[in-house]
Amino acid sequence: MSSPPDLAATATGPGEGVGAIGTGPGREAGIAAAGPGEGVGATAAGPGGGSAGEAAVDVREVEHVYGAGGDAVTVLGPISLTVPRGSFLVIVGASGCGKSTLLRLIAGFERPTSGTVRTGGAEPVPGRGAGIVFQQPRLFPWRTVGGNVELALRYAGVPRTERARRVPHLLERVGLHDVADRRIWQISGGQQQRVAIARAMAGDDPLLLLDEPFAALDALTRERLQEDLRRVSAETGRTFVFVTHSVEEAVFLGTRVVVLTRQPGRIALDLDITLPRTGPEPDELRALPDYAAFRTTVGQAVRAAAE
Ligand SMILES: Nc1ncnc2c1ncn2[C@@H]1O[C@H](COP(=O)(O)OP(=O)(O)OP(=O)(O)O)[C@@H](O)[C@H]1O
Repeated sequence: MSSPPDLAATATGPGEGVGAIGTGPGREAGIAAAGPGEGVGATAAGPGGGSAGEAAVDVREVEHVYGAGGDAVTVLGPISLTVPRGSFLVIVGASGCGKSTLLRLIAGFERPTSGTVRTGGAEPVPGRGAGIVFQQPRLFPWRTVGGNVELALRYAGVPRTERARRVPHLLERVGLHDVADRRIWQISGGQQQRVAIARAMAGDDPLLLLDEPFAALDALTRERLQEDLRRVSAETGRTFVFVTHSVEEAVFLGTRVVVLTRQPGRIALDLDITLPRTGPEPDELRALPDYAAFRTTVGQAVRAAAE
């Protein structure tokens, strides 16, 4: 049985960070976990992944300032956070608290004003070692669904014959095998986001960074993608860092939830979500008393942190 949420919670002061998918009967095909040697589900470190002993992500005493001189605003930190491999970390907080900034620092798109960020033991390099999914899927509209996934494999250095083998597998896993030949503009928003997830998982990147990937989707599609992503993450062993506004989404997906305070974003709550990763069906999971308790704990922290 999982620990009661009040025992699992670790509130931290400023700068004190602590340290699939098969589908069931009658459901639409979802995101599926990778089989061996299929390029998805790698646990070994890829480029930028570092040695096996290194944390997937290590954020040390990071502060980030936008602007200069009189216009300088500290939007984040000080913040410290160590993310072990295989974790599913969800970062939650009010709009503008610095969630996306933290994710961009981890992706290497920005350098921290002070402090250090390491992924797999090394300074992050954009486009290397981490797959990234944004709120709006960034796809090539003139290419087909399959063509988009194939291109991600090509960027990852996968040879042509191997790409041809892997694309159908990847599409099958995200439930898109029947629309492989359609152009991006011929599929729905939810399907486009599935393509983006397939692209992010196409390489062997040990780290996946997702910035509110389901925010623009309708409630039903969002729930379905959450369920699929949860199963994938439980089976791949990769590390996920996921940004959201949604308390429900955070508790459902995360093995750990970090709540950030209002600007500058600091850690208000760092909570291990000790719910089972496999076993219960999504509805059974949501009905667990601990699930409701975690949701209450995180919800209260988000509201308090936003004040
Ligand atoms: N490139 C930039 N230059 C200046 N200010 C920026 C820049 N990017 C973000 N900011 C500011 O930094 C703060 C944090 O932004 P960030 O996007 O990280 O927050 P967030 O928590 O992800 O917000 P939301 O939930 O609304 O997406 C905000 O006040 C934002 O206006």
